[in-house]
Amino acid sequence: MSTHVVLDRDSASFPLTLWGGGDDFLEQDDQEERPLVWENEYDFLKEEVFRKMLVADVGDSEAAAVADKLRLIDAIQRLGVGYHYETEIEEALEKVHALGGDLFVINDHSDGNCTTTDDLYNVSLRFRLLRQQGLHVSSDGFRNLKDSEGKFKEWLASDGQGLLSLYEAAHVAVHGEDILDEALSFATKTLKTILPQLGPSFQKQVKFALGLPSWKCVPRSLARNYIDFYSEDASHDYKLLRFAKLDFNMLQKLHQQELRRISEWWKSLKVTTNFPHARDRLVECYYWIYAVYFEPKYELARIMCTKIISMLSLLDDTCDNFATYQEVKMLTKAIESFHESALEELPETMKNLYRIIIDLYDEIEVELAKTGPTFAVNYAKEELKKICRAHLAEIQWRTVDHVPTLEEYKIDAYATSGFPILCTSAFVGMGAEIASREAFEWVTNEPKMVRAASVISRIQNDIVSHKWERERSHAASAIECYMNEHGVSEVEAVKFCWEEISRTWKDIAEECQKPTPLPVTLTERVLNFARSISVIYENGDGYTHSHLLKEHIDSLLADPVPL
Ligand SMILES: CC(C)=CCC/C(C)=C/COP(=O)(O)OP(=O)(O)O
Repeated sequence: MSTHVVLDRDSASFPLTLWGGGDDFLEQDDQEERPLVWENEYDFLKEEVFRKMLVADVGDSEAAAVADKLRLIDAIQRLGVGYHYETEIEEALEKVHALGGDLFVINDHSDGNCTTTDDLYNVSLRFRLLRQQGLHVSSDGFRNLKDSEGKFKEWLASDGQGLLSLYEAAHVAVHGEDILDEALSFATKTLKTILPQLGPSFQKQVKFALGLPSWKCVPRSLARNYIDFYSEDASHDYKLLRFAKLDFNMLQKLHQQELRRISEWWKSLKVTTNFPHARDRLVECYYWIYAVYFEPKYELARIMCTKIISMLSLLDDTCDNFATYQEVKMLTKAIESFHESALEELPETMKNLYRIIIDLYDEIEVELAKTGPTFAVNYAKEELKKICRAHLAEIQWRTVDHVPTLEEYKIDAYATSGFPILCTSAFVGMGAEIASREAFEWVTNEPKMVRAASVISRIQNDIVSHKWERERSHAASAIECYMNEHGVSEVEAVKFCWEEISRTWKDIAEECQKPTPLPVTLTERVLNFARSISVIYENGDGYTHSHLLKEHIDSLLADPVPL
């Protein structure tokens, strides 16, 4: 049986879905009860053990106690259970912040008196946890890592755990922190050099971090991997590990149920018959949105947003690979009206898509009306109009073979990346109490953070897919723009584009510093969209060539963590 769909029009031949449109999840038994024994153990660990440990006072000058608390918070966050203790973690980190940085300094071990290697680890951990929390913290202390000649001190290479902690911290840099840029390249290079000498478990952890640093990784992906690393660490806290595993598996059941509900909707669209030119990627779309919010309280938001992203994927493939300019123009006109009557005037090829769009936004409006105001849906519709206009403009460039400069391209990328509509859509189901009108005004008016996430998305997508897309008629990519503008080779352009991505991540880190433009619950969605790109496009275009993501998605959504 062929694994690709082949079409008549000038279109791509996309690999078929690996999931039977979510059928794999439909087949699973959703009647299974949560075993009572789990529930009792789980509640005990959650309330009696970890909440108490988090709120326990650390005293005001005990460096060891503070370091222990930071390690506990780090483990809780990385294991994916931090969402239970947001307030406690925030308060604990504020207390550590108030103590100032004096408790932690990087001692100079160059005299060979290296009795402890914890300093680098703790200083870097403190820096990262406070910075990730949006609390202001200076990176100046890292200058002590250099000798009088400006070189990183030699003893650092013998401290693998410290180097990994430094590497993770340096990823949360903001603009102007040269010391962190240098520390990052030093730590990356040194970790790669010492990799063969590391024990097997730590080696796996370092390899993972070199591909996906914690700050840039999807929270659930980080949690699933960290559960394995943590269990192999001889000094792990057995109860915390047990709690994290139970929590992961309980959430996984909830996620599977959601996916089954959305799969019913997807099946009703008859994608393979009605959109043979499009990618059939429901499970990958669900993963994308689960990367943005996994917490149980966002169930409705996840369902709505998954439906929107799946529809956008059909729209993208219809505009990029199938429809003529005239057809896209007619569809855009119909969407500008957002009225059922516009259906009649559309060509057959566009009718199915328009029907899905109208029904979907109606469904969302009805759903929102059950619990509150429905203004959010109007913002989401406006963003859909904008992306349709952007698709139309993109087809025009394609026909004239226009190659803009990279800066011009970055401006256009804002609309074509799909991130403005996705970030707006992510707010829709969160409820008016969290996502107010003010929040929608922010997200729909090109804020710096959404702009940065869009640039990261556009450029990383281009780096991994430009060759494949060039084989068919596709608009110029960031790589071609840079090559054309500077007369450089593809290798140089790709290198520059990766550097551009690192620089843009600093915009995101800056926007995450307090006071944030909106409550963190909302800005975190934008951050997570940027993180989703690091995973989906890590080793290629994992969305289009979804076999690249299959194992990863299986480990999160299909296979429970062995207890
Ligand atoms: C971010 C969004 C909207 C996700 C929905 C799915 C999608 C369109 C992915 C990017 O596809 P692509 O690689 O074909 O993108 P492009 O056509 O922009 O190159």
